[in-house]
Amino acid sequence: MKQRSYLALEGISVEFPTKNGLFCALDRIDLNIEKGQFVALIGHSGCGKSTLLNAVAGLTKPSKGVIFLDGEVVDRPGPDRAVVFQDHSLLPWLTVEENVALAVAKTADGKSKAEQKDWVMHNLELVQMTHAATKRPAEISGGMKQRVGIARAIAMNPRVLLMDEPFGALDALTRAALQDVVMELQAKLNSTVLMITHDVDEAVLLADRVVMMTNGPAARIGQDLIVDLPRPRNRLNVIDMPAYTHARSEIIHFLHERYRNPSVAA
Ligand SMILES: Nc1ncnc2c1ncn2[C@@H]1O[C@H](COP(=O)(O)OP(=O)(O)OP(=O)(O)O)[C@@H](O)[C@H]1O
Repeated sequence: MKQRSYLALEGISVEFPTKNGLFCALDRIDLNIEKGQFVALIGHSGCGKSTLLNAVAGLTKPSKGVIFLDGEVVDRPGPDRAVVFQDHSLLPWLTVEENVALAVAKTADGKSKAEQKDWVMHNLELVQMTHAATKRPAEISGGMKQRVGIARAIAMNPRVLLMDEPFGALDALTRAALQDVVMELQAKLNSTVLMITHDVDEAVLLADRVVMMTNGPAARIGQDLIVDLPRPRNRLNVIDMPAYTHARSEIIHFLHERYRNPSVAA
């Protein structure tokens, strides 16, 4: 019998009904991700990255194909797939601690109240946010909100962490700090991650594999690139490594030569 990967997308197509008939966003996508792997998904705007991530999250139902996670069919949202969105989506009336506690309560698994509180604080500590535990989202910066969003996601102990352009709205320095946080977390927790990004350097720095999508409609995987860089990675050390420049150049050629941005006139 075929051994399935930890996260396996088999022949995933997504069609949306529109007033002009069915719109095919994704066409028979096969993608296999191993446990502990960090995969970045890159492609031009509108190619179908979020549609693919939402299918794994169970938020969008594929028209064809099956998704398996740890041998189980994915057909609805669940706490085993935590999502971090670009917009942090914290509840504004709750404090930082309460926002994380809400997610922890949903996945408590018989933990006592005291154990749950310890777990919340432990996860806030992983993203260096314990100092702001009693603040509300409006009282902290965009980067801090994203840290809390990440803490909330990992506190659910998900099988896979899904990130949809998590740092897209942040300035370059805050973004770099958050990338370091994510790298440290992944080293500690050995998380399986699928992350959408538009940033070529971010993809190469963070990912074990960069999956490049063709332009839609009917997008497919155009190239699947292994990033052969040692871990732990430090942006200053990897930037001149041949594996870094090779991966970067492959992605740039893919995006700007093989599959140019369809919305930019030639
Ligand atoms: N509910 C829907 N109904 C109809 N079409 C949709 C729906 N959701 C997405 N689409 C279309 O599917 C295609 C893929 O959209 P998607 O949001 O997945 O792209 P994306 O690569 O994530 O884009 P971006 O990088 O801009 O976020 C687009 O053409 C979009 O207009």
